[in-house]
Amino acid sequence: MAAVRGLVLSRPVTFVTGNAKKLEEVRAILGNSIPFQSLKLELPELQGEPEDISKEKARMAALQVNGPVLVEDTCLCFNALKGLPGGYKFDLLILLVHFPGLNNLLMAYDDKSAYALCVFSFAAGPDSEPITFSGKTQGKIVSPRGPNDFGWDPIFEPEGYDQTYAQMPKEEKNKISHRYKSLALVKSHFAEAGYTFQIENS
Ligand SMILES: O=c1[nH]c(=O)c2ncn([C@@H]3O[C@H](COP(=O)(O)OP(=O)(O)OP(=O)(O)O)[C@@H](O)[C@H]3O)c2[nH]1
Ligand SMILES: [Mg+2]
Repeated sequence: MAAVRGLVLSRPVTFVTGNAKKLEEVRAILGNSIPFQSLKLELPELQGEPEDISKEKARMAALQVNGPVLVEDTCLCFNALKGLPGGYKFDLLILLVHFPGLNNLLMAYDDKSAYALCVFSFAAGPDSEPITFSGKTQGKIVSPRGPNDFGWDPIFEPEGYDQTYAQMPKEEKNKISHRYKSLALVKSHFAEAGYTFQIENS
């Protein structure tokens, strides 16, 4: 969808998420590049293709906020399982992190490769079609290493690194992550579209 150059957004952008760890990373990655406020909303946990989930989240969020929103949907996709669990967020991921023995499930496959996928969606308002931005980081599934405070970070080792996401310093993860790559596209889009914001003092 072509962006309207210089479009004035009726309200500041709201990043809608119920996940505090995501918010922390988004703040660190965006810095002051896109002014936004955050809102914790528990949106329904949809299943399906990541882009469709992300767009639908944006539609629901824009309706509730009644203004411009950013949302994201993130998943881990195993190549040996043809991209599953992906947007089909089985509890399998949680089990893998908390019960390391279950990693043997993947032992049946030689291919331990996987990718982390983050799909941001921006909707300018409740009547606008959301635009999606996908960022992907390749890696492999390993036995859990590192702190256990963010989802599947302990079992994902990005390509070219010998640490899992969980073991890496945050600044390092935020330079190579699926989230970083997706947000780089969001930033380019905002820069090209020339959106201007009405910034609230809070
Ligand atoms: O190890 C991780 N590293 C990450 O970088 C990452 N980003 C998200 N997740 C986890 O993936 C699941 C689905 O995520 P999700 O996109 O539906 O998010 P969510 O429901 O937690 O929040 P939101 O939908 O309100 O934004 C949730 O269990 C998230 O904790 C991550 N795990
Ligand atoms: Mg969710």
